[in-house]
Amino acid sequence: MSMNADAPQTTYAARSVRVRVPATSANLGPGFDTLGIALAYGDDLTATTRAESGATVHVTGVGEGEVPTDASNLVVRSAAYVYEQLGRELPGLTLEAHNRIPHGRGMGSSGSAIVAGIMIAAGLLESDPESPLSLTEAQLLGFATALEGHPDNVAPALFGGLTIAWTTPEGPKFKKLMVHRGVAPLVLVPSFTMSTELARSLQPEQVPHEDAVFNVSRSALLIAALTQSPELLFESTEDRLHQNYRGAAMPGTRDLIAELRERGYPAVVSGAGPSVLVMSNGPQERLAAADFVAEHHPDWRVLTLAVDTKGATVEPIPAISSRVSQ
Ligand SMILES: Nc1ncnc2c1ncn2[C@@H]1O[C@H](COP(=O)(O)OP(=O)(O)O)[C@@H](O)[C@H]1O
Ligand SMILES: N[C@@H](CCOP(=O)(O)O)C(=O)O
Repeated sequence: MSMNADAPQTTYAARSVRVRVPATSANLGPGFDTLGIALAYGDDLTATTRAESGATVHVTGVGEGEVPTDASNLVVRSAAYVYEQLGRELPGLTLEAHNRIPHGRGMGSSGSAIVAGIMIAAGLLESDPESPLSLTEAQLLGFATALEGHPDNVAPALFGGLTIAWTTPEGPKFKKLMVHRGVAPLVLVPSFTMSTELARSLQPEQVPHEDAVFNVSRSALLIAALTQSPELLFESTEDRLHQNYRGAAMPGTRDLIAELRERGYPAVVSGAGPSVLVMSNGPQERLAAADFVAEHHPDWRVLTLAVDTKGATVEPIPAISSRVSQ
């Protein structure tokens, strides 16, 4: 770019933040729209302010050549939403996104992208030289849930661990719990996708009362299984609220879950699918499930993952100041 020697020059002090956001698995069987865990597998982003308005996104990894690279990108839109809600204007941004979370697979990619944008906004607001502002946990969860539409992915993406999330007239709330170290997650990822919006359209408006009671008992039991008694994982991961209604749209997922459960592995649909989550009772059970899938379903990617306990993080990093024409 050539500089006009006659134009008055000023120094633009750029600010940069680095954000890490984990993938998530929501529902966990019976806990539809309520339970979720964060997984130690995620996206890394760096956002740098610039004098020019708008946004440019450089994506490497998942979504490269697919997701928008301008201000319509979900991460940028989410950051802009926070600023707008606070009556401020998002500065111009250059974003580097290194993505690992698969899209449209039930590992919470859209929730994590939203959380990434919100954390970028939170980091930039905190370091605002004129009017610094710290966002509360309630604000972070409120903004993220408003954008995602349900709180069960964004709560663990923000705060890590196992989260119970619920909505109230005052906004969404959450409780974070630490997962028992005997719980060993395995995520099985197919090559086909399922949009969460489509999966949600398959849910009935009403469910039989006995199915509601069934899920209340299993989800209460699941909290005990995940925090104290992993031997209860198989029984506590049964569900009648969502998986059956969506099964016909993902027959590969439905069939793999049936095969795994017949063999005693606590398999469920991860989020809205089509990935499968196995919350194994210990590493040996997880290894056996992984070997079974590798041998009989080699087209499914096998991810042996730990639970992420931290959730999304944001940290300021040094940025290079540039000279701009006025
Ligand atoms: N890192 C990202 N950057 C931009 N857009 C994203 C990102 N992650 C997800 N998305 C958008 O969200 C869509 C997937 O959302 P969704 O159907 O809810 O599936 P998932 O189960 O992966 O959350 C992608 O097709 C893409 O449009
Ligand atoms: N409770 C939601 C969870 C969607 O999770 P995702 O990872 O598929 O986005 C639902 O089941 O619709």
